[in-house]
Amino acid sequence: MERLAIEGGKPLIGSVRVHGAKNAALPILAASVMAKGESVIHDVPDLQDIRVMEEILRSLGARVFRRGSTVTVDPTPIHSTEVPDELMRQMRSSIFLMGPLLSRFGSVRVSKPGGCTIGSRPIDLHTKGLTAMGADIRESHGYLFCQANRLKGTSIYLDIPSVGATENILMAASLANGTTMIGNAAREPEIVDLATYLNKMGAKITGAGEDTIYVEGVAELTPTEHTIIPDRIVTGTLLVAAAVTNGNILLENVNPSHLGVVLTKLRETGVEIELGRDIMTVKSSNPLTAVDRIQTSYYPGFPTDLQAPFMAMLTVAKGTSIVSETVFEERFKHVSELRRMGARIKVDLRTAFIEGVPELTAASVEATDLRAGAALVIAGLAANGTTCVENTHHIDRGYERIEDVLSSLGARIHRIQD
Ligand SMILES: CC(=O)N[C@H]1[C@@H](OP(=O)(O)OP(=O)(O)OC[C@H]2O[C@@H](n3ccc(=O)[nH]c3=O)[C@H](O)[C@@H]2O)O[C@H](CO)[C@@H](O)[C@@H]1O
Ligand SMILES: C=C(OP(=O)(O)O)C(=O)O
Repeated sequence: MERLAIEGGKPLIGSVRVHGAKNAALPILAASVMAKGESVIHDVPDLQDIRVMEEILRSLGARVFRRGSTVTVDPTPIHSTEVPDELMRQMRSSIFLMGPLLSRFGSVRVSKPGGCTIGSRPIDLHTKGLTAMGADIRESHGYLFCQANRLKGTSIYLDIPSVGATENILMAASLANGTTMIGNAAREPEIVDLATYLNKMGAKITGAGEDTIYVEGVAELTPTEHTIIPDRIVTGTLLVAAAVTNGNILLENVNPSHLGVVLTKLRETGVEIELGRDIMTVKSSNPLTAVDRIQTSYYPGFPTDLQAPFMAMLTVAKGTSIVSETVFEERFKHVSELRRMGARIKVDLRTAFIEGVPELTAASVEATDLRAGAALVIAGLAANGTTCVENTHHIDRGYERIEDVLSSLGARIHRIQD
């Protein structure tokens, strides 16, 4: 087991480059199986989830190499379309293999994906979409067996604009016979990045980033080269970390247009933010002010993945902030841990009322999921004393060497291995 020890109270100062987006790299790596030959993908973060995806691809027979942040995938030798159960269980994104393998090879066996325990997270929209395209999907002994001669384009309306379902259908539809229309599609920047990658491979996708996407199926895709977009959630986490420590940092490799509402809410706390084309600075020199209301939603709404980090910051903002979580049913697990550090938070169903305190006090706390872990690191940076965040493996799923990044900005943080 590993934990992070954080001595709070040091302002973050300096500059740092934000790594590529986990949530774009994962579906893109899965999509690479759809074209024979070498695909070269740049700025792939070295994260636990990415290592699991690489392992899945190797287990199927693909050749996968990493040099620095560039990953090369050659799926030509793939000999299996059965994703090993122990790898399926390690992360939610293992489900991204379903659409690509089914459309390219005509069959796939997956099991229920694992991942952060932040809600029930069914996959009914993924399976409904593929079934509508002609897939035969049967469940037996915990496995989903999917088969299709060639998927057929059709009109699919998603009850919820699910990111993962949109991506799975997008990938599957790229090699289907005919045109697929995805209505009420997710509009996240990671969807656009996946569509850009697929189009570079020869897919015919229009409308990605809007709520209706059209995919004209093609017979074959060809390998390509692509650079992953910057991670907007890591960007937001670092902005909040700088704000809560009265810091002054410059972030490189960012896309300000992906962070609209996040920047608006951050400015409401009183911090100064300046934006360039692919850089931004954040400076905070006064006590933070509470925000009226944050309500998580689908993009371009406030991202649920930044709800916990923002809440950590608001625990020391003057006044009472209100934060509602509408996307996942169980995404307040950080609240009890923040309370151990002196935070005053009341929860009523899916809304939290955060009454700012002048100071947090260090404690031993447990990361229950990825972003809850990030929130506790942020609280630790602000707290008086040395905070220990247990279960670091959750944080490593989404933040590349978080202790090195924060140390380079002046934080006193180190990893302890038992
Ligand atoms: C790898 C990746 O990109 N992960 C992101 C993705 O997760 P993920 O793709 O799993 O999230 P979804 O957008 O699918 O989930 C949104 C909501 O839809 C529900 N749902 C989803 C699918 C389905 O078949 N049935 C169903 O009911 C979920 O339980 C949830 O309540 O989007 C989430 C919402 O922005 C982010 O928090 C995750 O970081
Ligand atoms: C919930 C997240 O990821 P995943 O969907 O991979 O569990 C996340 O990135 O915050």
